[in-house]
Amino acid sequence: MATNIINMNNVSKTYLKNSHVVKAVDNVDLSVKRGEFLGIMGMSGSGKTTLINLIAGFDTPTSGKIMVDGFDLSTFNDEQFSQFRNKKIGMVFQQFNLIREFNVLQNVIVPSIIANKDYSTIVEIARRLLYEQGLEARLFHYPNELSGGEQQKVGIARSLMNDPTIVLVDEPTANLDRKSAEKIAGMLEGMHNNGKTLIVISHDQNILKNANRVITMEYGQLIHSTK
Ligand SMILES: Nc1ncnc2c1ncn2[C@@H]1O[C@H](COP(=O)(O)OP(=O)(O)OP(=O)(O)O)[C@@H](O)[C@H]1O
Repeated sequence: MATNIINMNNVSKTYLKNSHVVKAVDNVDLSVKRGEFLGIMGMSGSGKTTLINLIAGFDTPTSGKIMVDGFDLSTFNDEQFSQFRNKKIGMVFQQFNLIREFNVLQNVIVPSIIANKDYSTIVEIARRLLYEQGLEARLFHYPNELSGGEQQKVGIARSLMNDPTIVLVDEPTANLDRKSAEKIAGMLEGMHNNGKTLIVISHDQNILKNANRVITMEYGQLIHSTK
Protein backbone atom coordinates (compact mmCIF):
# COMPACT_ATOMS: atom_id res chain seq x y z
CA MET A 1 0.00 0.00 0.00
CA ALA A 2 1.43 3.40 -0.97
CA THR A 3 2.40 5.57 2.02
CA ASN A 4 1.14 8.70 0.32
CA ILE A 5 -2.59 8.74 -0.26
CA ILE A 6 -2.44 12.09 -2.07
CA ASN A 7 0.25 13.32 -4.45
CA MET A 8 -0.10 16.68 -6.17
CA ASN A 9 2.64 17.49 -8.66
CA ASN A 10 3.03 20.98 -10.08
CA VAL A 11 -0.68 21.65 -9.76
CA SER A 12 -2.11 25.00 -10.84
CA LYS A 13 -5.67 26.24 -11.12
CA THR A 14 -6.31 29.45 -12.98
CA TYR A 15 -9.59 31.36 -13.08
CA LEU A 16 -10.54 34.26 -15.28
CA LYS A 17 -12.19 36.91 -13.10
CA ASN A 18 -13.31 40.23 -14.66
CA SER A 19 -10.82 39.55 -17.48
CA HIS A 20 -8.03 39.14 -14.90
CA VAL A 21 -6.22 35.85 -14.57
CA VAL A 22 -6.31 34.59 -10.97
CA LYS A 23 -3.90 31.81 -10.06
CA ALA A 24 -5.97 30.34 -7.23
CA VAL A 25 -3.49 27.46 -6.90
CA ASP A 26 -0.01 28.14 -8.21
CA ASN A 27 2.42 25.29 -8.91
CA VAL A 28 1.69 23.30 -5.79
CA ASP A 29 3.54 20.12 -4.86
CA LEU A 30 1.86 18.38 -1.95
CA SER A 31 1.98 14.85 -0.60
CA VAL A 32 -0.29 13.63 2.18
CA LYS A 33 0.38 10.39 4.02
CA ARG A 34 -2.31 7.78 4.57
CA GLY A 35 -3.84 8.49 7.99
CA GLU A 36 -2.24 11.94 8.26
CA PHE A 37 -4.08 14.90 9.81
CA LEU A 38 -3.05 17.88 7.68
CA GLY A 39 -4.07 21.40 8.64
CA ILE A 40 -4.27 24.24 6.11
CA MET A 41 -4.10 27.90 7.09
CA GLY A 42 -3.81 31.06 5.05
CA MET A 43 -5.46 34.38 4.35
CA SER A 44 -8.82 34.70 2.64
CA GLY A 45 -8.41 34.11 -1.07
CA SER A 46 -5.10 32.26 -0.73
CA GLY A 47 -6.47 29.16 -2.49
CA LYS A 48 -7.30 26.80 0.40
CA THR A 49 -10.80 25.84 -0.74
CA THR A 50 -9.67 25.50 -4.35
CA LEU A 51 -6.94 23.12 -3.20
CA ILE A 52 -9.34 20.77 -1.41
CA ASN A 53 -11.89 21.03 -4.24
CA LEU A 54 -9.16 19.80 -6.59
CA ILE A 55 -8.46 16.83 -4.31
CA ALA A 56 -12.18 16.01 -4.14
CA GLY A 57 -12.53 16.32 -7.90
CA PHE A 58 -15.08 19.15 -7.60
CA ASP A 59 -12.67 21.17 -9.70
CA THR A 60 -10.08 20.15 -12.29
CA PRO A 61 -6.56 21.59 -12.44
CA THR A 62 -5.44 23.83 -15.28
CA SER A 63 -2.13 21.94 -15.20
CA GLY A 64 -0.33 19.36 -13.12
CA LYS A 65 -1.14 15.90 -11.85
CA ILE A 66 -3.23 14.76 -8.89
CA MET A 67 -3.12 11.18 -7.63
CA VAL A 68 -5.57 10.15 -4.90
CA ASP A 69 -5.51 6.66 -3.38
CA GLY A 70 -3.79 5.29 -6.49
CA PHE A 71 -6.07 7.02 -9.01
CA ASP A 72 -4.93 9.66 -11.50
CA LEU A 73 -7.89 12.07 -11.35
CA SER A 74 -7.25 13.30 -14.90
CA THR A 75 -8.35 9.90 -16.25
CA PHE A 76 -11.85 10.04 -14.71
CA ASN A 77 -15.05 10.75 -16.62
CA ASP A 78 -18.03 12.34 -14.80
CA GLU A 79 -19.45 9.01 -13.67
CA GLN A 80 -16.08 7.83 -12.33
CA PHE A 81 -15.63 11.16 -10.52
CA SER A 82 -18.94 10.84 -8.72
CA GLN A 83 -18.21 7.24 -7.75
CA PHE A 84 -14.77 8.25 -6.50
CA ARG A 85 -16.19 11.12 -4.43
CA ASN A 86 -19.01 9.03 -3.07
CA LYS A 87 -16.77 6.17 -1.93
CA LYS A 88 -13.50 7.81 -1.02
CA ILE A 89 -14.24 11.38 0.07
CA GLY A 90 -16.21 12.82 2.96
CA MET A 91 -16.80 16.58 3.01
CA VAL A 92 -17.60 18.87 5.94
CA PHE A 93 -18.51 22.47 5.13
CA GLN A 94 -18.35 25.80 6.92
CA GLN A 95 -22.06 26.50 6.23
CA PHE A 96 -23.01 22.89 7.10
CA ASN A 97 -24.82 22.55 3.72
CA LEU A 98 -27.76 20.59 5.11
CA ILE A 99 -30.95 20.23 3.07
CA ARG A 100 -33.56 22.35 4.84
CA GLU A 101 -36.50 20.21 3.76
CA PHE A 102 -34.92 17.00 5.08
CA ASN A 103 -34.82 15.92 8.71
CA VAL A 104 -31.56 14.94 10.42
CA LEU A 105 -31.78 11.26 9.50
CA GLN A 106 -32.67 12.03 5.88
CA ASN A 107 -29.78 14.50 5.59
CA VAL A 108 -27.28 11.99 6.92
CA ILE A 109 -28.29 9.11 4.66
CA VAL A 110 -28.11 11.12 1.40
CA PRO A 111 -24.56 9.96 0.42
CA SER A 112 -25.52 6.32 0.90
CA ILE A 113 -28.78 6.69 -1.02
CA ILE A 114 -26.69 8.07 -3.90
CA ALA A 115 -24.36 5.07 -3.51
CA ASN A 116 -27.43 2.82 -3.85
CA LYS A 117 -26.85 0.89 -0.65
CA ASP A 118 -29.43 -1.25 1.16
CA TYR A 119 -31.90 1.09 2.89
CA SER A 120 -32.24 -0.66 6.25
CA THR A 121 -28.44 -0.98 6.53
CA ILE A 122 -27.89 2.71 5.85
CA VAL A 123 -30.52 3.76 8.36
CA GLU A 124 -28.79 1.58 10.93
CA ILE A 125 -25.38 3.15 10.14
CA ALA A 126 -26.88 6.66 10.25
CA ARG A 127 -28.52 6.01 13.62
CA ARG A 128 -25.21 4.74 15.00
CA LEU A 129 -23.29 7.77 13.72
CA LEU A 130 -25.91 10.16 15.10
CA TYR A 131 -25.90 8.32 18.40
CA GLU A 132 -22.11 8.77 18.56
CA GLN A 133 -22.67 12.51 18.05
CA GLY A 134 -25.22 12.57 20.87
CA LEU A 135 -28.02 13.37 18.42
CA GLU A 136 -30.18 10.29 18.91
CA ALA A 137 -33.07 12.44 20.16
CA ARG A 138 -32.87 14.67 17.08
CA LEU A 139 -33.34 12.18 14.24
CA PHE A 140 -36.63 13.67 13.05
CA HIS A 141 -35.82 17.31 13.67
CA TYR A 142 -35.15 19.73 10.82
CA PRO A 143 -31.96 21.81 10.43
CA ASN A 144 -33.69 25.06 11.48
CA GLU A 145 -34.57 23.40 14.80
CA LEU A 146 -30.90 22.74 15.58
CA SER A 147 -28.08 24.90 16.92
CA GLY A 148 -25.08 25.57 14.70
CA GLY A 149 -23.00 23.04 16.65
CA GLU A 150 -25.69 20.38 16.21
CA GLN A 151 -25.95 21.11 12.50
CA GLN A 152 -22.21 20.67 12.15
CA LYS A 153 -22.39 17.33 14.00
CA VAL A 154 -25.02 16.25 11.46
CA GLY A 155 -22.63 17.38 8.70
CA ILE A 156 -19.87 15.27 10.25
CA ALA A 157 -22.13 12.22 10.56
CA ARG A 158 -23.10 12.66 6.90
CA SER A 159 -19.45 12.88 5.84
CA LEU A 160 -18.78 9.48 7.44
CA MET A 161 -21.78 7.61 5.99
CA ASN A 162 -19.87 5.81 3.25
CA ASP A 163 -16.82 5.23 5.45
CA PRO A 164 -14.59 7.47 3.30
CA THR A 165 -10.82 7.13 3.22
CA ILE A 166 -10.27 10.90 3.19
CA VAL A 167 -12.29 13.57 4.97
CA LEU A 168 -11.94 17.15 3.71
CA VAL A 169 -13.09 19.80 6.15
CA ASP A 170 -13.49 23.49 5.24
CA GLU A 171 -13.58 25.93 8.19
CA PRO A 172 -15.77 23.66 10.34
CA THR A 173 -16.06 26.02 13.30
CA ALA A 174 -16.15 29.43 11.64
CA ASN A 175 -19.84 29.78 12.54
CA LEU A 176 -19.72 28.18 15.98
CA ASP A 177 -19.19 29.34 19.55
CA ARG A 178 -16.11 28.18 21.44
CA LYS A 179 -17.80 25.33 23.30
CA SER A 180 -19.27 23.84 20.12
CA ALA A 181 -15.93 24.36 18.38
CA GLU A 182 -14.21 22.34 21.08
CA LYS A 183 -16.63 19.47 20.56
CA ILE A 184 -16.02 19.55 16.82
CA ALA A 185 -12.25 19.52 17.49
CA GLY A 186 -12.74 16.37 19.57
CA MET A 187 -14.73 14.72 16.79
CA LEU A 188 -12.09 15.48 14.19
CA GLU A 189 -9.48 13.97 16.47
CA GLY A 190 -11.74 10.90 16.80
CA MET A 191 -11.85 10.55 13.00
CA HIS A 192 -8.07 10.80 12.89
CA ASN A 193 -7.71 8.14 15.58
CA ASN A 194 -10.01 5.91 13.51
CA GLY A 195 -7.48 6.02 10.70
CA LYS A 196 -9.08 8.59 8.40
CA THR A 197 -6.84 10.86 6.38
CA LEU A 198 -7.98 14.31 7.44
CA ILE A 199 -7.40 17.64 5.71
CA VAL A 200 -8.78 20.54 7.68
CA ILE A 201 -8.84 24.20 6.67
CA SER A 202 -9.04 26.34 9.78
CA HIS A 203 -7.76 29.49 11.41
CA ASP A 204 -8.47 28.03 14.82
CA GLN A 205 -5.30 26.77 16.52
CA ASN A 206 -7.45 24.60 18.77
CA ILE A 207 -8.93 22.75 15.79
CA LEU A 208 -5.46 22.12 14.38
CA LYS A 209 -3.69 21.39 17.66
CA ASN A 210 -3.55 17.64 16.95
CA ALA A 211 -2.59 18.00 13.29
CA ASN A 212 0.53 16.10 12.21
CA ARG A 213 1.44 19.04 9.98
CA VAL A 214 0.07 22.50 9.24
CA ILE A 215 0.74 24.17 5.91
CA THR A 216 0.15 27.82 5.12
CA MET A 217 -0.99 29.10 1.73
CA GLU A 218 -0.35 32.52 0.27
CA TYR A 219 -1.35 33.65 -3.23
CA GLY A 220 -1.99 30.05 -4.27
CA GLN A 221 1.36 28.75 -3.08
CA LEU A 222 2.39 26.67 -0.10
CA ILE A 223 4.73 28.96 1.79
CA HIS A 224 5.20 27.25 5.12
CA SER A 225 4.92 23.86 6.73
CA THR A 226 5.18 23.03 10.44
CA LYS A 227 5.95 19.90 12.47
N1 LIG B 1 -15.05 29.73 -9.49
C1 LIG B 1 -14.21 30.75 -9.41
N2 LIG B 1 -14.16 31.69 -10.39
C2 LIG B 1 -13.29 32.72 -10.32
N3 LIG B 1 -12.41 32.89 -9.32
C3 LIG B 1 -12.41 32.01 -8.32
C4 LIG B 1 -13.32 30.90 -8.30
N4 LIG B 1 -13.08 30.18 -7.18
C5 LIG B 1 -12.09 30.82 -6.51
N5 LIG B 1 -11.69 31.91 -7.20
C6 LIG B 1 -10.62 32.85 -6.80
O1 LIG B 1 -9.48 32.08 -6.49
C7 LIG B 1 -8.82 32.62 -5.33
C8 LIG B 1 -8.72 31.53 -4.26
O2 LIG B 1 -10.01 31.27 -3.75
P1 LIG B 1 -10.29 30.21 -2.60
O3 LIG B 1 -11.76 30.20 -2.33
O4 LIG B 1 -9.64 28.93 -2.95
O5 LIG B 1 -9.51 30.86 -1.37
P2 LIG B 1 -9.60 30.55 0.19
O6 LIG B 1 -8.20 30.60 0.69
O7 LIG B 1 -10.36 29.28 0.39
O8 LIG B 1 -10.44 31.78 0.72
P3 LIG B 1 -11.44 31.87 2.00
O9 LIG B 1 -10.58 31.68 3.23
O10 LIG B 1 -11.98 33.27 1.90
O11 LIG B 1 -12.50 30.82 1.83
C9 LIG B 1 -9.63 33.82 -4.91
O12 LIG B 1 -9.01 34.99 -5.49
C10 LIG B 1 -10.98 33.60 -5.52
O13 LIG B 1 -11.64 34.80 -5.78
